[in-house]
Formats: sequence, C-alpha cells, structure tokens
Amino acid sequence: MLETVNLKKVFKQNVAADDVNLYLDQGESVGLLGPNGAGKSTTISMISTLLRPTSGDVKWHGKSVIKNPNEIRDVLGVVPQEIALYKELSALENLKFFGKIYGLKGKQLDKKIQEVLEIVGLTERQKDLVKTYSGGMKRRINIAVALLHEPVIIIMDEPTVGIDPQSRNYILEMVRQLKEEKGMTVLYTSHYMEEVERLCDRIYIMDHGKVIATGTKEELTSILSSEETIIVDFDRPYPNLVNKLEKNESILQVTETDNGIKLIVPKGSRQLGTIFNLAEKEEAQITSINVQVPTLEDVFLHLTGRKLRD
Ligand SMILES: Nc1ncnc2c1ncn2[C@@H]1O[C@H](COP(=O)(O)OP(=O)(O)OP(=O)(O)O)[C@@H](O)[C@H]1O
Repeated sequence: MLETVNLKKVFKQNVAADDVNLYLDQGESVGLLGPNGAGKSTTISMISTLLRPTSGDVKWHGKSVIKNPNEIRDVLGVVPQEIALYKELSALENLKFFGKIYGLKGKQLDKKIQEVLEIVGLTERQKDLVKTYSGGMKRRINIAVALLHEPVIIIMDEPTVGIDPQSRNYILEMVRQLKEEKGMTVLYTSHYMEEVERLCDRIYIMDHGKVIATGTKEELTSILSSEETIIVDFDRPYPNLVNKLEKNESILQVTETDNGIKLIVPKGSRQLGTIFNLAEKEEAQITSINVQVPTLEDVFLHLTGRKLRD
C-alpha cells in the first residue's frame, strides 16, 4: 500500500536518511525504532511530503507521491513531535480551525470534532484553553487534529516523549484501538522499545540514517537465539569485577546498568558459575540475578554496540 524506495535525504554533508526501504500493508502497525538522530523524523517527513527527498521515492499504491502529493495528503494523518496548537484557544477552537483547513465545515465538522474528542478522551475539557492542559493532554489534542479528516494511515512521531505515565498509557491504548477497532494503518516512531514491542506487528530498526534490521519482534529477537542475557544487581558498583568480566572471552558483552551489570553470553554456556566465582573474589554482594530472553534493546546493542538510549 505504502512503500519507500531507496529514500535518501542529505543535509549538507549529513546523510539523515540513507537508502531507506520500508513498506506498510493495509491495517498493519509498523514501528520505526531508533535512537535520537537515527533519521526517523526525516523519513516520515518525506513520506508525508513535508520534505523533498534528495533521491529515491515514496509510493502510494504504486504511484510516486513526489509526482502526486495530494493523493497521499488526503489519506494521511500526521502527528508531529512538536505540539502544533494555538495555546490561547480552546481545544474545540483549535479543532474547528484545523478542520476548516482540511475543508470540513458546518454540522459535518461539529460531528467529527466530537468524535475525535471522544477518541482522545477530552470531551469534558474541550472548552478549556490549551495553555491549561498538561503535556499529555496537548499531545492527545494533537492526535485528535490528525484524525479529523478520517485518514487511512496515521503517522506518529514519538508521541509519548516527555509526558506523564498515565497519558502515555492512554495514548498507547488509543493507538491499539485505532488499529484493532478502526482498522487504521499505523506508522509509529519511537526510541522506547517497550512501546514498539507492545504496539507494532513489524519493526524497522534505524541507526545513522539506515535501516539495520527489520522483522516481527520474534524475528528480530531470534537474531539472538543463540544467546541469553544475564542481569546481575549488586549492593554497590564493583568496577574491578566489570573489568574482569570484560576480559572473559566466553562473555560476549558486558554493559553496566543502574544497579549492576547486564551480560550477553552464548546460550547454555553456564556462565553463572564464573560470575559467582568472580563476584566472590571481589567480595561483591549480589542482590539479584536474572536470566532473560533477549529484548529488542539487546538486538540493537548487538547490531550497533550501543544502547538505544545513550
Ligand atoms: N533540517 C535539517 N537540517 C540539517 N540537519 C538535519 C535537519 N533535520 C534533521 N537533521 C539531521 O539529520 C539527522 C537525523 O535526524 P532526525 O530528526 O530524522 O532523527 P530522529 O531519528 O527523528 O531523531 P529524533 O528522535 O531526535 O528526532 C540528525 O543528524 C539531524 O541532526
């Protein structure tokens, strides 16, 4: 339904998106996961025709959106990272303003506004000025604006960054409902792997402008099927122990966490004994130990050598 073909954007010398190939089928929710600066916003700005690619194309039902930008604009709802609302107006007035830009008017516009307010759960607060809203509520109105013209696809650029956990949960649940109950196609960008794991049927992992891996969550984590993750928490930091573990050749990766360390080891390699022995020699007090199946965060670490949120 929607695909990008070798999509590229170069800003001066900076290649922000580098031969990005992705596709969305109808009714799918697709995640674009990557750290800050990976090229996610640049990619979706090109898809939504806000930014012209340096080369490559975006195709909507096989047709170039560069040549036919209006067709995709009609069916696309874009929720930008920045809040794009008039703070001195109420939510209702904002929705009326944006609805008119979309060409809606009269009773049809009023009906649609009440529908989208219901979806984002802000019917009761519609007459309050946007400046009195919390960050999460502003985001929800931003989403309501994007839904006004009944888009087929909704593109969301990190919609949960910097908001309270309650609004975050509300937004995640809303995205799930838009997909499950309204059959919308969703492109969701985030650097929170838990969100993408929870919401998306398929995931593209981006780094430095490139798609470095793609698949379902299960397919991506199976990249690490020969490995397992051991999380060890200590009563305090033990830098010597970390050094020794790093030197141990049968341990593939050592990362320091808030409370201890995270190790990636070959599956079934029985490293727990080694860890206990080294901890004992350093007189390190282990407070908990946990063996886990790999997460998308581990996949990212494996592919790039870095954490998603450095
Ligand atoms: N208008 C611009 N001019 C110059 N460089 C830009 C511009 N927009 C983005 N970039 C650069 O392109 C790269 C990719 O940025 P982009 O915003 O697409 O990443 P992102 O994955 O969306 O990250 P974030 O979550 O921080 O927005 C970055 O190095 C950024 O500094």
